[in-house]
Amino acid sequence: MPISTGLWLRREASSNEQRTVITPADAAALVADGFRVTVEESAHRVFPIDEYAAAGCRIVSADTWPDAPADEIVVGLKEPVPQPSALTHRHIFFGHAYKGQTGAHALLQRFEEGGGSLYDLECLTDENGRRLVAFGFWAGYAGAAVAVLHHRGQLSAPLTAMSRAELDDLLARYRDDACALVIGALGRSGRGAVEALTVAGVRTTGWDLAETRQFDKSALLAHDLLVNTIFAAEPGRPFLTHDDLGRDDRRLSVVSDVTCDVTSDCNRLPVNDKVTDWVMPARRLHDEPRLDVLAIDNLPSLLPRESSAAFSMGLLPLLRQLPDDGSVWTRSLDQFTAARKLTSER
Ligand SMILES: NC(=O)c1ccc[n+]([C@@H]2O[C@H](COP(=O)([O-])OP(=O)(O)OC[C@H]3O[C@@H](n4cnc5c(N)ncnc54)[C@H](O)[C@@H]3O)[C@@H](O)[C@H]2O)c1
Repeated sequence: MPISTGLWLRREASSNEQRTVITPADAAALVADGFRVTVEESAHRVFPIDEYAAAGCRIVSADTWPDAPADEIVVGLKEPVPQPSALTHRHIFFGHAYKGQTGAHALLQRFEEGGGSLYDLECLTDENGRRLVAFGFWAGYAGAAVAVLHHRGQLSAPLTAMSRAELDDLLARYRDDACALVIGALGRSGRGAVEALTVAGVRTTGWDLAETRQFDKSALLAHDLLVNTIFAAEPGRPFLTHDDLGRDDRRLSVVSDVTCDVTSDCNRLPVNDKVTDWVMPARRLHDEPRLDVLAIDNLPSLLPRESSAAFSMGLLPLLRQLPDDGSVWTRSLDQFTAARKLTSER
């Protein structure tokens, strides 16, 4: 039994972030397994602190993780608050620091300064490199839902976080004869998108690699809604081009780009190069015929309870393998070590 492993679930730095990566139910399972689980108070986490206390977790004040015992593993969703700058512990969170992203160097410097290490959640993969835990399903669900609501003129901005029941209620309130195309339909986000469209009563076609290999642009343009949920590792043929915007045979009027590769070479929707947000979820790309795009890059936050529960459920069996057993956590740590080496050589 891993009695010596301590997990310290910290408060998220952003007050807009209600999600967490360990739910009270999964914390209880870890406690039952013999883990020490410490949880920081948080004014905005979707799960009340009392539920963690009832699960057998030790409750501490927000942002006290810098004082945690040196062998605690500090767990969060995104980068910790900026102070203290030096990160001394082993941390688990999404660092977004290995592909030259904005802020990547600064984050790696924090580890360099403190001698700590990062088990990046994005790098928890099986031996074939397949990601083991991700927020995709609820990203697709929310991305398709906002597209439907926008198409029906029922989307209120600014968007607010809600429960699935509340969102489903909005989706079920109104029916029309719209049809939708989901590209990437076999993936996590794609499956979520198809499910939301089903709840909304929207006729849906699903395309994945087989269908886009024999790409039929006219078929794509004959749908009212397009939900892009592909994972693109390399550039490829665009699904929509600027020439398509002015076509008067285009039925397509709303695009929800869940993939959101808007500034990357891999962007298959080069008609759009900007994300949208909760304040202005949709952006007009063309007037006659109308085409609006939604490209929200934090979709799972719209459904914080469901997305946290799904993520935590996926993470639980991996946390149970801690302390590092030489597989999934080691693979993640190897990527950190390689990235840090590059930083220190610069
Ligand atoms: N906007 C957000 O808030 C948000 C949140 C989570 C994930 N995402 C993004 O959503 C994307 C999908 O994530 P996922 O977890 O669903 O990935 P995934 O790997 O589970 O699924 C991707 C699917 O796309 C398909 N695909 C890849 N290239 C294709 C092509 N050219 N044509 C047709 N299908 C293709 C794959 O076969 C697969 O079925 C990622 O880019 C991810 O970063 C966005």
